[in-house]
Amino acid sequence: MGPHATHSCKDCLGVRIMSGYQGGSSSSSGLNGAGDGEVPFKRSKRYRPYNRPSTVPRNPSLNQDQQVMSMPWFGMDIGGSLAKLVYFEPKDITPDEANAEVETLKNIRRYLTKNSAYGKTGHRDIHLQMDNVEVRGRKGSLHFIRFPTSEMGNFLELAKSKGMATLVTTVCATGGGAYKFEDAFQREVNMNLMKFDELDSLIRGILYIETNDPKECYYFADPTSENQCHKVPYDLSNPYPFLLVNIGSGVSVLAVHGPNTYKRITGTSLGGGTFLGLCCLLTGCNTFEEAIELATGGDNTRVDKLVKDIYGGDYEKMGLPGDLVASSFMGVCSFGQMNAKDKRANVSREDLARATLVTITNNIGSIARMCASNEKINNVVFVGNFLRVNPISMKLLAHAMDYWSKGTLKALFLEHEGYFGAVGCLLGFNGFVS
Ligand SMILES: Nc1ncnc2c1ncn2[C@@H]1O[C@H](COP(=O)(O)OP(=O)(O)OP(=O)(O)O)[C@@H](O)[C@H]1O
Ligand SMILES: CC(C)(CO)[C@@H](O)C(=O)NCCC(=O)O
Repeated sequence: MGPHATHSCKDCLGVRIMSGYQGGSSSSSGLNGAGDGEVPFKRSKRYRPYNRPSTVPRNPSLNQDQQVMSMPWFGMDIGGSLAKLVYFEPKDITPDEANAEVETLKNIRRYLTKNSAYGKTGHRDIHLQMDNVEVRGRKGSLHFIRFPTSEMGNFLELAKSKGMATLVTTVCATGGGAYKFEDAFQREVNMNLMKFDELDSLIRGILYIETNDPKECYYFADPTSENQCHKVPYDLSNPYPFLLVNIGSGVSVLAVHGPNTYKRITGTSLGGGTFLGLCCLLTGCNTFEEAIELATGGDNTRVDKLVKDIYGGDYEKMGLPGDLVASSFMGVCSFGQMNAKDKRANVSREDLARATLVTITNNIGSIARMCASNEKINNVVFVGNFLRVNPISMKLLAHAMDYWSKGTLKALFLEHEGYFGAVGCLLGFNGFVS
């Protein structure tokens, strides 16, 4: 397979976008991608050892494998709402490599690692940066960058202006955008996308980050108590089986039994995209951050119909407390008070934002609980950018899992929330090509 060919080997589990700059270095330590501290994923049938990655640009004298497998290392997950870019910055560059590296590459590295904002809408999540990690035998730092997928045109412009088109030939990609934007990448920046499955990448990324950071996973103790609620680290080193609930634009629910063994049980179209869309419609807000801020100051019980609004108290026979939002778990009527004109007149934007957030979150919690119960799995790991800056939903999910399972189910959360697909993508390409 040439560097310009599209890779979509179904045996090669892992990548959502990883970039291989065409390397000009002849340095070849003969490092084998297998066993470099990576999660052991299934391999394709044909094995080709990959070179020690270089940080130097295109050299037409290199063979195809050398070109595809060299530095720099990006993992990119292009989702329905957000594009996530993970950049591995090697910190163990040898003097030879440093000498051979062209200015363009040095500039790109400097640009990515010295800034925290890119254009108007790109952000680097500095607090998530991981230092001194090993990726395919190299030591370095992982940087986490995101921008709205709707800004892809501007991202490609920026990449072009930084000289990417002269350096990169193959970028490994995951997420729906890897398909949708494939032609644009080729046309605008001369990049070919090496496409990998998004759910394979998600799991690979989770396992890698969890292994590298003992504080990655946590749960909420006393989730309903304003004063007592606190995060507690959770050891996920023996994770199986676990239910994985990925809350992106839409929601996927997976039962994971091993690094290569999982099934997508179900999904729901009522996810983070629904929350943001509805919230913008109902409140006139424009960003996710604004929507969460509004929800923080709101009260959903002024919008929803509670069990006590229907029963005048608890529905004792069925064990439903009066304060329960009837619609939230029983599917009765979210926004149940909003048919009344006088009630509508008295709700604030904040209340509407809160009600939207609670409705979407509880629906996801309810689906997760049913899936966990059907699959007989107790640990439920919630990920996805819907949980970004969103403690309301995390605490609600924590409480819902605990309450409705009578303490059997545990809701777990991960610090890198929405970046696992991009990380799995970066790790996925390990020198095995079809
Ligand atoms: N800055 C932001 N801009 C837009 N949405 C955000 C932002 N921060 C968090 N979100 C939330 O995260 C959701 C997207 O999450 P994520 O990036 O995990 O999914 P995605 O990959 O875009 O979607 P999918 O996997 O369904 O294609 C949005 O729908 C929104 O609810
Ligand atoms: C389509 C994907 C997988 C894209 O990431 C995601 O948005 C999703 O799982 N949506 C829910 C689709 C469903 O209703 O099952």
